[in-house]
Amino acid sequence: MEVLTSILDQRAKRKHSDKIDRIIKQDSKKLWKGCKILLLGSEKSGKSTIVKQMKVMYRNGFSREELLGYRLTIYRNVIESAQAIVNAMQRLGLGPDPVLLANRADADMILDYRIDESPHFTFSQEISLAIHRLWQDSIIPQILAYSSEFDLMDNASYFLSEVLRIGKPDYTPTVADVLFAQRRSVGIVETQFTLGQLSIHMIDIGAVSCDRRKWIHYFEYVTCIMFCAALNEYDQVLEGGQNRMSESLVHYESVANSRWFRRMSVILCFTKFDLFKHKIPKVPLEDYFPEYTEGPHVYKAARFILSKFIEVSGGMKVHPHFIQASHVVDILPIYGSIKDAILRNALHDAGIF
Ligand SMILES: Nc1nc2c(ncn2[C@@H]2O[C@H](COP(=O)(O)OP(=O)(O)OP(=O)(O)O)[C@@H](O)[C@H]2O)c(=O)[nH]1
Ligand SMILES: [Mg+2]
Repeated sequence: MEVLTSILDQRAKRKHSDKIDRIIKQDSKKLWKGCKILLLGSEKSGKSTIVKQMKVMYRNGFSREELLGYRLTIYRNVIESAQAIVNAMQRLGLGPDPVLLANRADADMILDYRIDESPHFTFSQEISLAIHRLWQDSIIPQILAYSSEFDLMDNASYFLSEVLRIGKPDYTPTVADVLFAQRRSVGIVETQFTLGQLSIHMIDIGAVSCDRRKWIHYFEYVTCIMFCAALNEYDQVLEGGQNRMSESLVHYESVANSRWFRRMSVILCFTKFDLFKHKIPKVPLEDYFPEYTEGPHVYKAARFILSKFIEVSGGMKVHPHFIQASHVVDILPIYGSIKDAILRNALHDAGIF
């Protein structure tokens, strides 16, 4: 009798334990299922580029129609970059090469060129050749040395070097062209994708960020913030004359100390690391942040900038990443940060943290 009771007892215990295991499994599935990430950061800091990368890596990339949808943006990027260079040449009184009269005619053609907004618009052969010749002018390296003093888009060199390919009548943008393209986001863009076991819902607040009422409800049930800051903007100024990086720090501080994000995790993406690496040896960081005293060392300079952000992070748990957002890279470290953020939230909800 005793033996039978013990067997029944053991069965009941196993049943109970199996039930607990099932509940834990279901709960952990729920825990890993949904993750909402809010993308914040200043203008042109790379938010949309990160979304594009996720699309390339986890959502079957871009269809031919979607690639063609970037053609007008890329034409605009090319012509605006060429016009910015010609304007800078004239303002700085530097060229184009006076011996090459053809370059003067090219400069005039570039300044007068207008893009027709029709979806069938393509560059004329004359304009792509004119831009190509301008880009070969011996004065260009001197002009680029002043690029922080005029409004030249970050990836102008990429597009100007590729102008003959872009100028072909049957041009279809490549994925690299799309990642380098600059188009200001308007409105809120939501992207969903699956990363490992996680279903991720990424929300790019874009250029509406000044009107909080429109996006404040997105804070509900947010798992973590992804804040983008462009590393190479330490020597750039906004229209009002403020240093772009100092403004980015002010923006970050207001996010980090907002009651909405208290105790939340932030994935701090320092973008444009590729451009920063080239800039640091040429443009001293100490000219803009005199507290920095360690010279032209890329990693020391990057760590200094990180420390400025950490100083104003309030109670947030910060996961920093230095990346080139425009290059399809292995984003596993960011994936690790997202998982950590989910775990922290779960521990916090359980009252453990
Ligand atoms: N070289 C380089 N270019 C980058 C990087 N990250 C972003 N860019 C470029 O910077 C420009 C602006 O990037 P976006 O992703 O559009 O910036 P955003 O934050 O969405 O800008 P808004 O929509 O205006 O708020 C684009 O031309 C990108 O290709 C990077 O890490 N390296
Ligand atoms: Mg954007």
